[in-house]
Amino acid sequence: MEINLMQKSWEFYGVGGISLVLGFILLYSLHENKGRNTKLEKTTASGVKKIRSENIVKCRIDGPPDVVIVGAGVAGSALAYSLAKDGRQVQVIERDLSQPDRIVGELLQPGGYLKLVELGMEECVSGIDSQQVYGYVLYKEGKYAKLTYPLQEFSSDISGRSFHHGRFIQRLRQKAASLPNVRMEQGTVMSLIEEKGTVKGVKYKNKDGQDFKAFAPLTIVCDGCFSNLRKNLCIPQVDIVSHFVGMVLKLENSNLPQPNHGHVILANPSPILFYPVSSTEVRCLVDVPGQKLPSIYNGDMAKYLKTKVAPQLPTELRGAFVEKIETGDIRSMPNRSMPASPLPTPGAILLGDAFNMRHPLTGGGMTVALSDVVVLRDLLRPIEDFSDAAALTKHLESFYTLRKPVASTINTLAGALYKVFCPAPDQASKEMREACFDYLSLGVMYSQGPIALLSGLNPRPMSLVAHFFAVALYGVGRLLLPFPSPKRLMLGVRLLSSAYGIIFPIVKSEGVRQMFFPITIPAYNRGASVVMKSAMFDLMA
Ligand SMILES: Cc1cc2nc3c(=O)[nH]c(=O)nc-3n(C[C@H](O)[C@H](O)[C@H](O)COP(=O)(O)OP(=O)(O)OC[C@H]3O[C@@H](n4cnc5c(N)ncnc54)[C@H](O)[C@@H]3O)c2cc1C
Repeated sequence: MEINLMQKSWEFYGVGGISLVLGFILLYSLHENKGRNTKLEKTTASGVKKIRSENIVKCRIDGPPDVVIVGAGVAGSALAYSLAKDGRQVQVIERDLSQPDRIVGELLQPGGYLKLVELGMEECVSGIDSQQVYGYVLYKEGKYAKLTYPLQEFSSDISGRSFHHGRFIQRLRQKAASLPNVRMEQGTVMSLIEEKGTVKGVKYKNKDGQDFKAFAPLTIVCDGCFSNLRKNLCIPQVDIVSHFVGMVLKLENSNLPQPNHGHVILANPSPILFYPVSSTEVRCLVDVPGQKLPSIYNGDMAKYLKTKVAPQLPTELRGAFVEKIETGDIRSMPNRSMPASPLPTPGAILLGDAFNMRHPLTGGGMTVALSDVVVLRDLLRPIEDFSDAAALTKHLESFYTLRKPVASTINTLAGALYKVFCPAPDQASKEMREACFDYLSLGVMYSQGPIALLSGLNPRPMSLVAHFFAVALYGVGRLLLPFPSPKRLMLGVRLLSSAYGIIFPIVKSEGVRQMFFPITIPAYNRGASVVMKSAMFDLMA
């Protein structure tokens, strides 16, 4: 009994002590984060100013396009609007202009919403019964931890937003098509037109199956996760990590255990997500690891969901979940990841999921896509015409490093968190998951730091790595206190090595130099000054 009490007090003070030391390290991060937030707020203000200023658009509404965009999803529509707003003549070719009905892209992180504001497109989340999201709640074996986005310094409209994907896409498309210099048409792009290694445009079939060609000095390919065109423009290394099995529950946002929050259940073998997609509906996504799914058609999936998944859900959600399984309205999507590995090609560039993908557990894909649109718009802004393809390719080299803070932070976090939440059967991996949940449950900077990274509000890879190893050290501390035994010491070493094994391959695929030492890359420095000038332009507009 006495030993038990001693152990408890050691656990409390010892682990608390370690946390305190880590806290000091992280305080630095938090301090910088604060500065970043303020900066973003200014960006927001400038974004709003920009759309109100009518006179910055000097557009040409006839003649050949400056840009052909393939795909009018998140990236393609946002890019079409922003380039046209800067006066370019834009032709968009989209395979299907009717409202998409998909289980993807339904929660936009606050960082993504800020990018939407920066592009002057924030009204696209209005009029679609979208719901404001203020953070996440993590559940594990009956306990829960609330992680609130650090939005204190922003105005009240800045938050995450969740919605029906199709409704949001239609709003983005309408916004782009509202500009007279955007020509949006339905057609399926079959291939790129290349002459002597330079892309000149695309071949496409219109909706009646007739063949057409579209030419422009710049072709931007945004044809999404199943891209057929990316093979010419990058080295695709697509990995299907798991599948999401999705259904929409008839459950009011206000009836969620924590209204206006995403819910992540740390179930076995992998996590389950819930978040509102309208005032009366909640999206549920069940992660099923591996390449193969139980069959939806022969009833194996329903059996799996009822017997393996439902018992692990909070009681408030279980009834609606089981009811939905009975209806058979269940869909699935592969969860792909693909590091950005461009093959810079004169006359063309890739964007969005066609270019780079990460596990959707953290809902970061749209934030990365919109952030990339902002970087590309800023880089293209000072270029009068795009006809010198070689010079343009050289100019756009910096895009691949300038996008890194946001993209690599979100990508790395998504990959690492998925591995931590979906542990291997060994004890060290299980300890890491426990440590992660308990670390996030500590609150204040221990939860605010990671949630700021996830939300896209603090895109700093160094802070991500600091938090990741802080979690691992916290896990080791718990193992060693109050009395380290050789067995526990060994487990601690395995935990550290497993943490390293999780994060290092992801960081390597993102590019260590681009992530942590961008300043050593000459193209980055050239591009950074262009982006800076663009921001000044926004501020003065
Ligand atoms: C299961 C799942 C859930 C997700 N949930 C979230 C989330 O909650 N939050 C988040 O931020 N991200 C999420 N994502 C990721 C997000 O959906 C993507 O990052 C985002 O949609 C990428 O936008 P995009 O414009 O590149 O592609 P898309 O939005 O997919 O757009 C591609 C467009 O190209 C068109 N197209 C394709 N081929 C052709 C062709 N040959 N010719 C003409 N047009 C063509 C398509 O019709 C489509 O309109 C999720 C992903 C998955 C798989």
